[in-house]
Amino acid sequence: MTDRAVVLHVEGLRMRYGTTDVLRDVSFQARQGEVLCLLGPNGAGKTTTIEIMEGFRLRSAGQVDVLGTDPARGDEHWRARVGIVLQSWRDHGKWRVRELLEHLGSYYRAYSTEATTRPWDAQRLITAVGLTEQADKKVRMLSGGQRRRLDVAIGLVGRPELVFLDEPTAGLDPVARHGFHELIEGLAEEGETTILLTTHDLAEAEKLADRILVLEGGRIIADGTAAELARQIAGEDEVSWTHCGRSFRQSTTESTRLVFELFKEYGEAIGDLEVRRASLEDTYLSLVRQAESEGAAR
Ligand SMILES: Nc1ncnc2c1ncn2[C@@H]1O[C@H](COP(=O)(O)OP(=O)(O)OP(=O)(O)O)[C@@H](O)[C@H]1O
Repeated sequence: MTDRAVVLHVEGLRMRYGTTDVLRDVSFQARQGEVLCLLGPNGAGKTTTIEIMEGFRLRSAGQVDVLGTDPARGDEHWRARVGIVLQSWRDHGKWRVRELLEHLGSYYRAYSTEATTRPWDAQRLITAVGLTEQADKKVRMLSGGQRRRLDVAIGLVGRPELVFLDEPTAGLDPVARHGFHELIEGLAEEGETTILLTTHDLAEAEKLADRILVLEGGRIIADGTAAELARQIAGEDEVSWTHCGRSFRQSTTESTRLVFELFKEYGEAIGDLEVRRASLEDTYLSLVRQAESEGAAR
């Protein structure tokens, strides 16, 4: 992944509303094809960060580069390469699902390139987001979760190189959530689309993200894979196994090596092997609490 182009570069980003600093010093990068999850408590500044990258809000200071362009100066060609799924629903109640996607998609035709034919085929997208049965229904007849699926389809219809999704699965039932995860995993597998999403669902972040960013107190307090974050906090994994009817348990920072050594020495005589890492929830709670107590002490 490190040989891929950097498509998102944020350095020293600051945002002040009136006299309140919401983002104090936010810096991170994303490479082409990466799935990044932005986590953080309510009010941490996730939506603000995303909206600045989308070009919807003007930052107070710092450097932001999205697909080689400063979003504050992004033109229509740049916008056609960026997909956006907002938190709030913009109403198109009288339109039918397929009609709306075809209509919105038609705007992107002019932005096709040799490498990328735009837009996505509306039917393919409808199937991918699981709205086949609702394709000819008016948008106002959809349930909240079905509208959310439509939001996602609208964000993807222009076949963007980079997609921003703000809490895409909020309000989705488990089946729809699973469908959305499959959609994101499918896009990620193709390796062309970079995805940045915010969520409060830690299991979702763990499942989807190549990298997790945690925002707290206006700063990125953690940046890495779920396993890297867990090591940063917990340090050690717990490995347990049985051998000759006896149970063993050992804490280690090198669980892969320990398991390898066990099998080398005892082979198939090892049973009930389990490696337990700190869950992302354990890690997240410790990171946020630690940052909050440091913030209170400043
Ligand atoms: N237009 C605005 N004017 C003043 N303050 C604002 C404005 N928009 C957001 N804020 C404040 O900025 C802070 C960050 O808000 P933001 O919506 O970015 O947080 P968030 O991390 O997305 O939160 P949530 O998880 O609740 O969606 C909050 O304290 C919010 O009240």
